[in-house]
Amino acid sequence: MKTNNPFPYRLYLVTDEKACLGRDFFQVVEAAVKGGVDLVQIREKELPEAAFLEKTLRLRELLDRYGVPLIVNDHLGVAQQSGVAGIHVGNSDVAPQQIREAWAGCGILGYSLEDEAHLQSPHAQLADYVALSPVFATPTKTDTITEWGLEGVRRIRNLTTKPLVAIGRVSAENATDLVTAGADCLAVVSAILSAPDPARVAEDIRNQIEKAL
Ligand SMILES: Cc1ncc(COP(=O)(O)OP(=O)(O)O)c(N)n1
Ligand SMILES: Cc1nc(C(=O)O)sc1CCOP(=O)(O)O
Ligand SMILES: [Mg+2]
Repeated sequence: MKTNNPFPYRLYLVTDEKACLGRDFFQVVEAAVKGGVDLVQIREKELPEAAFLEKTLRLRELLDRYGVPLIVNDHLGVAQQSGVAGIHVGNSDVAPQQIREAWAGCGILGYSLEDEAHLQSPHAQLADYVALSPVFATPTKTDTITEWGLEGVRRIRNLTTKPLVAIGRVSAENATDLVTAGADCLAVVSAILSAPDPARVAEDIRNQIEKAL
């Protein structure tokens, strides 16, 4: 994609093989991309590092065919070894400052914003996008603090021009409201990966995003 916008992505798929409900992981992700996902994060919390690296390399190869960038969750070493586009970290992970020092090739650095006060922190300032974590509480990730809600999205939108990613129970039911509130990009796990037709749901959410912008 040729654009001057450093973060032009709108629909961000975050993986969790469990959420594919026994279907082939790569086929489900590919269907989602065909439906309109334009950024993918590999997040497989239970995989040991070697298996995570292997899966990352295979997924990158698939996504390269579609020109869709891949982001690695947490693992800086895997990100560096696999030639992916970037990394997403939260407050318990390698700090953004350390990532910038260690990995000159990091194209996209994402950071989870759990508290409004952190918006002015070096962590958030060094990030290419901040994720509102979580926008709505979700059973997919329960070790979260408070939910931002639509009001939180509006508040943070008024405080920063940084790209805002909404994550946590994002679905076709709330996509329009989230974008109208100020989210630039919606990150989704289960609404797409667990859908009977992942391509159709991705397309539906993507269409809503484009209409609401
Ligand atoms: C896009 C996006 N937003 C938030 C998160 C959560 O990251 P983190 O807080 O580090 O938690 P884990 O994903 O590591 O459990 C994310 N991964 N992606
Ligand atoms: C990976 C992740 N991070 C979150 C955060 O709040 O930081 S919520 C989440 C999982 C989102 O899954 P679903 O789309 O199934 O609700
Ligand atoms: Mg993390």
